[in-house]
Amino acid sequence: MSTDGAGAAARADIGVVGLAVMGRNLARNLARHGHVVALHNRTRARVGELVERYGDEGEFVAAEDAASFVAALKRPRRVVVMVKAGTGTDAAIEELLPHLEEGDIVVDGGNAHFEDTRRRERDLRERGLHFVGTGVSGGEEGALLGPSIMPGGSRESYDALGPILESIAVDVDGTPCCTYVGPDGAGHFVKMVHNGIEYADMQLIGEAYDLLRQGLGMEPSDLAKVFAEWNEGDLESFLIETTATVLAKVDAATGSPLVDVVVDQAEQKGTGRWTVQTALELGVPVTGIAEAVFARSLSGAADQRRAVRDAGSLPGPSGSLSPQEAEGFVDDVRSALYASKVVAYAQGFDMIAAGSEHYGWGIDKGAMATIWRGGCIIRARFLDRIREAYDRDPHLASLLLDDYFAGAVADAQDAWRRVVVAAVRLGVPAPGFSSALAYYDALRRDRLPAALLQGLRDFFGAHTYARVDREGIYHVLWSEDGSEVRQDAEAGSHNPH
Ligand SMILES: NC(=O)C1=CN([C@@H]2O[C@H](COP(=O)(O)OP(=O)(O)OC[C@H]3O[C@@H](n4cnc5c(N)ncnc54)[C@H](OP(=O)(O)O)[C@@H]3O)[C@@H](O)[C@H]2O)C=CC1
Ligand SMILES: O=C(CO)[C@H](O)[C@H](O)COP(=O)(O)O
Repeated sequence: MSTDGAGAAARADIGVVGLAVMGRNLARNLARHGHVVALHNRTRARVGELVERYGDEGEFVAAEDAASFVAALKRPRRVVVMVKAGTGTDAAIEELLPHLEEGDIVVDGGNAHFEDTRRRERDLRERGLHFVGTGVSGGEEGALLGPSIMPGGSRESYDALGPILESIAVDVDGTPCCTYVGPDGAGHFVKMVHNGIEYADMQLIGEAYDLLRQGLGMEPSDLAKVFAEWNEGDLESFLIETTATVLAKVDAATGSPLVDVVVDQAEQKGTGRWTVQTALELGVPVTGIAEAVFARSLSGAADQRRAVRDAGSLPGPSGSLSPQEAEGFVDDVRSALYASKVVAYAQGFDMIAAGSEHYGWGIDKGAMATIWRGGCIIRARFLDRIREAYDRDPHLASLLLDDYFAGAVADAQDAWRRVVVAAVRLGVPAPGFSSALAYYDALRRDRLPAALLQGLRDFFGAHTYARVDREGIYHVLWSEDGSEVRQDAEAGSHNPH
């Protein structure tokens, strides 16, 4: 059912601005859950189309313009903006502002950069409005049937908004995949890291596929069966299930596997890159996400790749798997995928911890694992394990230290090493598998070659170093007599060495 917004009483529970795939389906999801939904879109035809096609799914108020849209909403007004992130979001908010009043709540469900969200939250707070930067994951289908929702902003706004959002989020074991994340940019930060993990996960899946295809000569239809089988075990997840579906797909026009007719250049809208840029600022090694972003960039460097292929001057190895290696290779690759995935998630959760600490957000990592169990692209059986790990110890220094994950990686490590060696011998690029293993090995080492780097830095730039055996900051007089001098505030109380 629908009514025209012009002159209508303020009876809508919530409004949605932006009715492309995501906004339209969120609006329908809200209406299907009994909320009266006001509708607005820059191009008005989208409002009419929605009401015409889906008007019988619930109660919609089709607004003529921003003024009648806002007037149709109950106080405090709750408006979900679901438009093209960036300038689209700013334009949509600007249009609404003259009509909103103190206490009203603007929700941005787009993939905004969390620094933009911090700015918008500050600006709207100064006007007496609440701004809720909200991660929404699950794509078109999730928006309709139940996404994972990651709202930031003030606690007060969550009290007014949370019940509605929780009603449309997917439910896993009686718990909605929606919870308050933290102030200002916290929700969009967590969504950004979610997308970064999504990149890492997909890269690892791509490497597993490539290794099995190149190493064993398996066809996509056989590989689809392998992924479907893996989806019955610890790797069970939306992305593994989807991999089986995509690999099984045959192109109607050519009769070839679809994966063989798709151009091998991965695109990216920006959230993975933002994750890596932010990780660099925070000093968190998210190597799996970084490798995934760079692997997409390399795939997209079409001219360069063509030039190298045409030149034919970069030789590869001639090795192949021995019959003995080939025999256990599928299982080895599964183990390597699982261990590398543990590392990628551990790094992602480290990044959430670092962002939370830096911005003072107080994000509950176990709660994030809980709301990622359903609805979102990285939903997986595995996330139950992560939630359990943080239940056991909310301050876990690394997921890799949890007994379950430590055991899982220890069980996988021999296979993991065999797969990385095989990738090198076969000449199959596996930056995700090998960087995850390098991270694991670096993390467990007593001493790292960073000590040598410090020595080099001190030599060429007098950058100083700390010692393992006593307090203080030191420098060697390399170009003088080679003696060591203490350089910190306490230097006066000690003799130079
Ligand atoms: N697609 C997906 O799977 C996912 C998308 N998201 C995020 O959700 C948001 C919506 O995504 P999606 O539905 O794909 O749509 P798009 O990102 O393609 O955005 C289209 C919508 O934005 C509106 N819009 C664009 N520019 C402006 C402007 N200057 N002023 C007002 N409105 C504007 C369009 O209005 P008009 O009709 O007039 O052109 C239309 O409603 C994005 O921020 C996206 O990043 C989040 C999770 C998953
Ligand atoms: O937000 C999402 C899911 O939660 C989208 O899947 C994501 O935007 C896809 O990103 P990209 O186009 O960069 O692969």
